[in-house]
Amino acid sequence: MTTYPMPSNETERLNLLYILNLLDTQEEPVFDHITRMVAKILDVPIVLVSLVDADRQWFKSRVGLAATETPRELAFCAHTIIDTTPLIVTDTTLDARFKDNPLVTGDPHIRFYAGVPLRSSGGLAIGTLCAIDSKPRLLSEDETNILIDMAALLSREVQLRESVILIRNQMSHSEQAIEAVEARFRTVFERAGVGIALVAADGGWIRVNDALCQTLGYSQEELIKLTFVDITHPQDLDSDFYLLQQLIGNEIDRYQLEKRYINKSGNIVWVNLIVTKQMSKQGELEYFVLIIKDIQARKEAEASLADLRKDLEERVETRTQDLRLANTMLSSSMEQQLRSEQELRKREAELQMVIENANDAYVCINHIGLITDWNRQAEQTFGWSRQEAIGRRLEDMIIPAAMRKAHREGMKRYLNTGEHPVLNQRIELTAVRRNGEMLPVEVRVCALSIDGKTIFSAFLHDITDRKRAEAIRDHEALHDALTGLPNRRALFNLLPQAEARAKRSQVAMALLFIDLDGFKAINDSQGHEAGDMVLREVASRLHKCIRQTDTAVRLGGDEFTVVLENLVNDATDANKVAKKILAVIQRPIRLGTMTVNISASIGIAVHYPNEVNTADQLVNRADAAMYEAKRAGKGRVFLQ
Ligand SMILES: Nc1nc2c(ncn2[C@@H]2O[C@H](COP(=O)(O)OP(=O)(O)OP(=O)(O)O)[C@@H](O)[C@H]2O)c(=O)[nH]1
Repeated sequence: MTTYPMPSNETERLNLLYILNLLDTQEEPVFDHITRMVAKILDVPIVLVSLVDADRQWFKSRVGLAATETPRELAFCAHTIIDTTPLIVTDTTLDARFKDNPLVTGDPHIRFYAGVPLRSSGGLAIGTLCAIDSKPRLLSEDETNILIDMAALLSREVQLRESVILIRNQMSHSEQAIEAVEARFRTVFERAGVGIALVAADGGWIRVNDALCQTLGYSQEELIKLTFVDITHPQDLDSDFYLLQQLIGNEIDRYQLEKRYINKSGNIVWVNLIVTKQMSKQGELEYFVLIIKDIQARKEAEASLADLRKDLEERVETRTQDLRLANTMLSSSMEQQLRSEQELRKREAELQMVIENANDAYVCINHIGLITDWNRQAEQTFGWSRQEAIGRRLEDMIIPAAMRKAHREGMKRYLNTGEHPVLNQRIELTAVRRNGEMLPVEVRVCALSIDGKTIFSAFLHDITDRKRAEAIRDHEALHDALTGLPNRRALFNLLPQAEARAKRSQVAMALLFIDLDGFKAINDSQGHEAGDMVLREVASRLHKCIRQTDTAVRLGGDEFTVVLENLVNDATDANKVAKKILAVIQRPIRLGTMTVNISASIGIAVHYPNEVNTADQLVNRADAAMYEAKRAGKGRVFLQ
């Protein structure tokens, strides 16, 4: 099989061939005219315009050949389109490429071939103009040039068609682009969510979209018949016209305003209007482009918002007045509070001053017993400075060790039950100073609940002096100032107790009634002072000669009693003691440089365990016995 060379630009070449749309088309005079002329001028039987397709060569014009196409592998022209110069084969039988070609060996018995490529404006060889003869021949230079010129004419025809096709394609592209733009515009125009309208210079609607119709309630046909003036709210016309004039006068490129249209139902529709203008190439106004956005909902929302705001403002105003009133009241109450606080602070200061300068120690403790306040007097009373005391446990500071447990339990009980017997009372307790010295204190304790926490505040008064005075008073009340012996009152206190002891022990007791003999004479002769000394000496001797369980008492004047207890031998013992006392009294008494003698009359009243004697009865009985001793001559003992 004969092969043929493949052009390097085959794909491009074939594309162009197909675009030219020459294959399998009718005969055309422009091609046939050339082939006929070439046949005549070169005097060859066959002239062809061959178009080299992918697998064939097809003859657009042919002279002297019946076939319309041949396979490409048989085509001489398949070789011609490779070269830039014409292919001239003088004798095919001598050319190795073609001598076995069936078109050489068989019909039409090609012996001579001369072909020139037909080229596009871009230089692509789509086919050839070729002259063929069945006998070998030489082609002169003139003949070759004629063939080249004719091929050039055909090439120009091809290039012309190529240009036409190119232009047509471009036009087609432009039209498609325009259509696409138009389609896009239509889509935007028709499907836009906002109203779009083209308005003529005279105000009439040229074109309106559905969105605008929907906003205004008109159909397109109805709206087109109106002008924008017809549907604009009268109050908004002036501003619209004013801006429109500026736009027309090229003072502005576009304008925007919020205005009202009247819709088909006669209702107001608020819109946001943007107006631009479309100018012709000659600079004349063609039409206006309106973008109309329905803002009715927004306006209604704004209106209701404004109503809401107004309502809110009214409420705020009312509330403000209320608040102002409340504020005035608050201010006055704050002033009152301030005054109260100032008063309170003043009171606090006063209180602090009073506490600080109080004669009593002031001590405050919290719910866990730690000291929180400690005044100056507390410092003096207990010996701990305020700085040392604050924050320490009260029990470690002033409570004697023996009482600490009771103190803790008392606090605990109060915190659990709210009760404590010592609270809000004046009680006397023993406290301890820093130096360990005990002291009696009168305490007043209060419990307060502050912010849910209990505090205990206490005033403690050092009652050492008072206690001492009381002790003296008590002592004086029951003792004779001159002799220091218990007095009549003490005797009357003592006797029932002694009787009770006697009863309990079932051992008798006795009361000795002692009246000095001759005392008045000492008093009178030596003076009252000397009498006092005698009385003191007698008291001393009485005290010394009785047992600890016995009691010597001065009743008054020169009268004494002695209470004798535990008299195992009853009257015998009493008598014995009485005599002993008498003997002791009768001993000489030294008074400075001199000595005096004195005696006594003693009456005894024995009280037996099961007897019932009042103190008076017992004293009277002893007195009576003493009287008997006096009567019997003094200086003796009489047992009743
Ligand atoms: N010095 C002194 N004399 C007192 C005191 N109290 C009483 N007298 C006096 O004691 C005397 C008691 O009087 P009498 O009991 O009659 O004196 P008396 O000489 O002992 O007489 P008889 O009892 O009858 O023996 C009176 O003179 C009182 O004035 C006192 O406290 N001191």
